[in-house]
Amino acid sequence: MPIRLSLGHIDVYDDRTATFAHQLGLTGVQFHTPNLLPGENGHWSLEELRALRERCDRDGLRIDGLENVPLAHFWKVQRGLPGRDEQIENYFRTIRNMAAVGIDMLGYNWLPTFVWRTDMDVAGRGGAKVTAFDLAEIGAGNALASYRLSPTEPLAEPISVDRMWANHQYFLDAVLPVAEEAGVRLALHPDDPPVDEPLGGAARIFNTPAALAAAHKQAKASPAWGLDFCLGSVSEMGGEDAVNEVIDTLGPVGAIAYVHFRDVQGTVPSFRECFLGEGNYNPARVIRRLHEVGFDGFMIDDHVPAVIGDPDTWMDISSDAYCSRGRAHALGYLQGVLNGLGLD
Ligand SMILES: O=C(O)[C@@H](O)[C@@H](O)[C@H](O)[C@H](O)CO
Repeated sequence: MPIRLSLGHIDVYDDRTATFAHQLGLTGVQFHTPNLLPGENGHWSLEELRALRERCDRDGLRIDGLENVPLAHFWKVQRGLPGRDEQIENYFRTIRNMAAVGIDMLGYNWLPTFVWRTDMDVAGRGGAKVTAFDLAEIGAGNALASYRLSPTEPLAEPISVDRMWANHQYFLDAVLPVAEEAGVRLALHPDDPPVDEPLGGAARIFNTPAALAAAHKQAKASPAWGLDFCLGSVSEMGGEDAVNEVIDTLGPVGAIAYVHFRDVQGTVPSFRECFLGEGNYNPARVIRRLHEVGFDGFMIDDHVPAVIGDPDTWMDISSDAYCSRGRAHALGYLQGVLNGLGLD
């Protein structure tokens, strides 16, 4: 199957979202801790997953994947706290229930204090609204602190680099056998931002291409593990060179599960999000390189700039804000590049 585009990072799915996908010529969707999966019992139930699958079937849309179980399902696992084994048992249930309804991709992140930005309202090209991060400004806290996936409780104690690695190994050793048996693939999202400094007390470990390769080693090359290849987060590490290093390292071994296609201008410690084509890497060169290493999965839009008339960037999770001009631009840009490369 050739590289395909999917409408991604969907928080709120409704008729508007489904219509937006069809009007953009997309046949697949990817969800991001979606409204239709509340997961009230510590895992995603068979009933709610089946209802989501049946809703998308009715809408004529394929579910390419889910990303990020609710934080309430996962925070003890990330932090290595007592009670993580119960959460891991619930994660088994989520995996098995996903498999039962034919959903085979589950993205996850290893960010106990989630994604950080220092400004959610920066003027990008032509005054478009974008977000930014500057390490020098973290003293004011996370500008994303009120975002629904950001933790409300501060860490009880700092989490060191060694403990973050050990917690990840513990998680993989427990869940990969279950994921392999179920035929579900877990996909790690790189740290965003990929800084060396702890943010909110938690060390950041998946912050270089070498660290992502080390995660693959921790997974013992399991077919049930892959990289949620966020090009934006890797671009934040080191621009196109970092992107190419990840492609050349994990692509040939089939460890790139899917792609978040966004970009930034600048690299840590200071960057801002931007439109595709004006960032650190050349999207056409990156897609060609992904194809050349055999990547044949799906790619999603991710965060996008808010252009004139768009309600907001990714802080507003309504379908009205999600189905934006900025998102249509990103997807149309990628459709054009895929067509030009003869990959559509
Ligand atoms: O690049 C990013 O930070 C995004 O894709 C996140 O919004 C998303 O929640 C990721 O899964 C990180 O958790």
